[in-house]
Amino acid sequence: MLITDIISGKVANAVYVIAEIGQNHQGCLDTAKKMICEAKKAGCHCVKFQKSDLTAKFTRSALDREYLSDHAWGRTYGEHKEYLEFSKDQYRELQAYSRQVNVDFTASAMDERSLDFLVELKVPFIKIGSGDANNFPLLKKAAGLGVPLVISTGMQTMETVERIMQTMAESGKQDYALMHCVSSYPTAPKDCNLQLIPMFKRRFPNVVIGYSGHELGVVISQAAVLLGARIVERHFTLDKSQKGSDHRCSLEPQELKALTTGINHFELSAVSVSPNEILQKLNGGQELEDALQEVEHKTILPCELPCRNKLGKSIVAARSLEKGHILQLIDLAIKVSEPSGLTAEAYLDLVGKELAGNIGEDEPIHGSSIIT
Ligand SMILES: CC(=O)N[C@H](C=O)[C@@H](O)[C@H](O)[C@H](O)COP(=O)(O)O
Ligand SMILES: C=C(OP(=O)(O)O)C(=O)O
Repeated sequence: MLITDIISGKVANAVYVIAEIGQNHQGCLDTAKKMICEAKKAGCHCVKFQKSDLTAKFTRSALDREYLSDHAWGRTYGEHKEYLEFSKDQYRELQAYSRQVNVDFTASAMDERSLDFLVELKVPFIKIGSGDANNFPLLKKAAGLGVPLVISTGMQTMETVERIMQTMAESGKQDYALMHCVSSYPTAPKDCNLQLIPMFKRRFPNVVIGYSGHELGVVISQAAVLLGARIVERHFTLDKSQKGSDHRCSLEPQELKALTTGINHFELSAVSVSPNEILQKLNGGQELEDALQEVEHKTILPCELPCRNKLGKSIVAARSLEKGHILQLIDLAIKVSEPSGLTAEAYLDLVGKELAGNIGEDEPIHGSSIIT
């Protein structure tokens, strides 16, 4: 199945399943290859990684901060991420391996340099993860590259989602999909807010809607399909008990197989199935009922704040700037910053504002950094 057929609506009632290997390969190429093989056997259409250029994604101080976690692979966050990051050559090797296995290969582009690299690799689509859903310069650049996009929406408000749609429209971008996502690991059923899928479908009828889930188990993701998701992404692991932030909310091979087999048995139509029918069809209990509860609007959920604080992007100085300087786009960069600064979506609002004090390269810009 081709992602372009799903995104264009040519194939309307089928589901494209992405195994998000992410960083669950533990920094080991052989493990990554084994995971690619297992994901294919489990019936997935695509294996996905996360590509970062560390100094483009994070500020120096974010990389230098101590990473005190049972899931840390290094003393600092930078060392931890370095350990888990595959090189460009390793990416090429994994791509070639996926081709042999006959499964699509791609990654999320976590910064502009990674975006360029993925274009060079000619991946079938590029994923924009939730951490960049409010990174409008990245979205705008991605929209102009001629590659299909799959854009996640965790840790964002409905206003930001509307702005994503506007950015795509202004770029004349049509070949993209929007993923409902809650960035909490694992996501409790009551926070899954699956009703946002039909809400997205009503609000954005010309765009294919998908689901990137971080809950435990497979039933909630199957319900997402019955509600209208036509792309499903789940983290994948060979063993949930391993060290690493994402293993716990990942699916092991037999669960991934159960997910794809269940989905393949659905008779799908364009109309969302009602919550009662879904509960019956999936033999759902309280957890599924919680995931299907009504949702009034999309907001940033309290359970998403730890992820937003850790991986949400801020506006930082692209170079050293002096007090009195009038900010231009070229002065600004969007990175994960420690401490954080103004959130990424305020980027354009800063242009033309005067700096209240000196600010060093990679330092966050706060409300108090500018004269209003
Ligand atoms: C928002 C986002 O990027 N989330 C990703 C996708 O879901 C995650 O895989 C993170 O990369 C991961 O949880 C980070 O874990 P640590 O901080 O231990 O490397
Ligand atoms: C962060 C990512 O995804 P999501 O926001 O969908 O969990 C990603 O794909 O890198």
